[in-house]
Parts: sequence; structure tokens; C-alpha cells
Amino acid sequence: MAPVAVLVGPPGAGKTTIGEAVAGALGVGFADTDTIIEQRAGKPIPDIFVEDGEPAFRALERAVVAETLSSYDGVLSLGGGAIMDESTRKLLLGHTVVFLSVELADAIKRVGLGAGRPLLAMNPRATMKFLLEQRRPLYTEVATHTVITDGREPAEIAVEVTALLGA
Ligand SMILES: Nc1ncnc2c1ncn2[C@@H]1O[C@H](COP(=O)(O)OP(=O)(O)O)[C@@H](O)[C@H]1O
Ligand SMILES: O=C(O)C1=C[C@@H](OP(=O)(O)O)[C@@H](O)[C@H](O)C1
Ligand SMILES: [Mg+2]
Repeated sequence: MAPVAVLVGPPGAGKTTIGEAVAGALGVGFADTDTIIEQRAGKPIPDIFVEDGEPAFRALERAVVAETLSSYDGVLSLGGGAIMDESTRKLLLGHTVVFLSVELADAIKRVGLGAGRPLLAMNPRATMKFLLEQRRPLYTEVATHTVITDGREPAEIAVEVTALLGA
């Protein structure tokens, strides 16, 4: 069993929003690893970062991604930093992976002051700029498809992603 598609990209790319819409269009389930992590931890992501630390979040994330990649058959959205882990990147090989790309201006507009995203809690613009530069090669490495989202409405992006999945 494997997800119909795995969505990756930086915070604000629209992985959660587009993933839900694509799953709806395909008539399949939708899962977001961040939601599963919150359920497992019994608390929201910012609380995990504050109380347990980022390494604890990343360990939980690695386990949840590995599990869902082998057992989930709907559309799966990952958290933006999941691809930082080398073992996760290896596990993505052979999957249909859609990189939703977004540049700094739109990413910042979409995440605002970073509420709910602990990495962006301080200096959201500078942090986002750094994350985009650091991670772009990794998103590209794991992607089988890339969809540009800047200046586009979610509905239009979802139609493009659904079409490239052959549906
Ligand atoms: N193409 C888009 N245009 C404008 N706003 C968007 C777009 N995609 C997502 N958003 C908005 O940006 C915010 C972040 O989207 P989300 O799906 O949570 O992104 P991600 O899961 O990649 O971090 C949400 O408020 C969402 O409604
Ligand atoms: O970029 C990151 O490292 C993170 C992105 C978040 O998910 P989104 O990309 O859905 O915002 C969430 O997993 C966590 O706050 C860490
Ligand atoms: Mg998300």
C-alpha cells in the first residue's frame, strides 16, 4: 500500500490545503503527518517544540512518515521539514511526490506571523528565507513533480495536481 501522492514543500506552500482538495477531487482519504503527530503526542506542535524540543518532534515525525508511507493509501501531506531527514528522503524513493513550490513573498503572506509554526515564531521573514534556501535542493531531490503555487488560487493548483496524477 502506498499514498496516491505525497505533498512536500515549505511552510505556506499549501500542502495541507491542496492535499485536502486533491483528496476530495479523487474521492480518497487525506492525512497530514502533523495532525497524526499531534494526536500521538496529545498536544499541538508548538507545545511539542517547547516542552519536548525539536529533536523529539523530528523523531516522532520520522516514525509517522515511515509508517504512513507504507500503510496509507490516500493523499498524504508532510510537514515542511520532514525532508531534512536523510532516511525519510530514501523512503520517498519510488513514491509519487509532488513538490509545491513557493517563493519568499507568497510564503510569508500565507503564514503571517508564523502562528502554530514554532520555527517561524521569531524573525519569520529571515527564517523563511533561510529555510527556503536550505531546503529547496532537498524538495527537488525527492520530487517526481513540481507545481509552482505563487500567485495562484488553491483551487487552480489542486486541479493541476489532480491532473498530473492522471485522474
Ligand atoms: N495558493 C494559495 N494562495 C493563497 N493562500 C493559500 C494558498 N495555499 C494555501 N494558502 C493559505 O496559506 C496558509 C497555509 O496553507 P497550508 O495549507 O497550511 O500550507 P502548508 O501545509 O504547506 O504549510 C493557509 O491559511 C491557507 O489557507
Ligand atoms: O518547516 C518545518 O520544519 C515545520 C513545518 C510545519 O508544517 P507545515 O509545513 O505544514 O507548516 C510543522 O511540521 C512544524 O511546525 C515544522
Ligand atoms: Mg501543513
